[in-house]
Amino acid sequence: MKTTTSQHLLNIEAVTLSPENPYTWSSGMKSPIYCDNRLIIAYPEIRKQVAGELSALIEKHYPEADLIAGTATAGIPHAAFVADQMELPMCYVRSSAKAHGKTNQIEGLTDKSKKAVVVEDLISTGKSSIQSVLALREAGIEVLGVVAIFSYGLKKADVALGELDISFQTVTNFSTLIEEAQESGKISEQGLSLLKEWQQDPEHWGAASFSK
Ligand SMILES: O=P(O)(O)OC[C@H]1O[C@H](OP(=O)(O)OP(=O)(O)O)[C@H](O)[C@@H]1O
Ligand SMILES: O=C(O)c1cc(=O)[nH]c(=O)[nH]1
Repeated sequence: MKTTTSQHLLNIEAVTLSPENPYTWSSGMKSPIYCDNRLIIAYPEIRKQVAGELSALIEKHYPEADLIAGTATAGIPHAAFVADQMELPMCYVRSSAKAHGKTNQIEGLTDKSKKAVVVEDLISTGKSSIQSVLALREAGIEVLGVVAIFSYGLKKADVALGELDISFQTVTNFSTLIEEAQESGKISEQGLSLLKEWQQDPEHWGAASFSK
């Protein structure tokens, strides 16, 4: 049976828990869990599988795509693997324009008539994906949607992306990860109950635990 992307993330310890010393996400949220998709690039077979799954999502949901746009920085290598597999042009989007050189925010863009799909490694609040989509739209590029390896399934992301009419698809997500962790025993019972508690109200989880 094929090892799923969530199983790979657990096996390579891309998913880690640190309830006592929570992670700070890029949004500033405090979280007991971190999913480090950057580790995938160290495993040629896994990165190929993940790129294949991202490519399949693009072919299924955004068949007209003719440009792959990676988000800086963690989305860039995965965008490159996808663009390579699909034999499509690629660009990448910085979180802000460069302060020197050509002062570009988007690198590698040669043709503004393209229809892009943004490749993101992970969606928490959706902020990074949104920034990339807006930068591309601002540059006159039509964006068909976003594909990401993993999403936490936070309501905040659904709302923020929905408000801007941004379609997105992910290879795997928090619920699948938890199911597979439960089956494989890769996360302890204690860890699983912590994550289920966290999932009830992720935005206030940190505040609640710090006020104890
Ligand atoms: O949905 P969001 O709330 O925006 O969070 C997800 C983003 O956060 C991480 O990037 P990070 O800012 O850590 O930078 P990096 O990609 O340069 O590692 C991750 O790679 C996503 O891009
Ligand atoms: O929101 C983030 O910054 C974030 C969360 C996570 O689990 N992994 C990651 O790379 N970034």
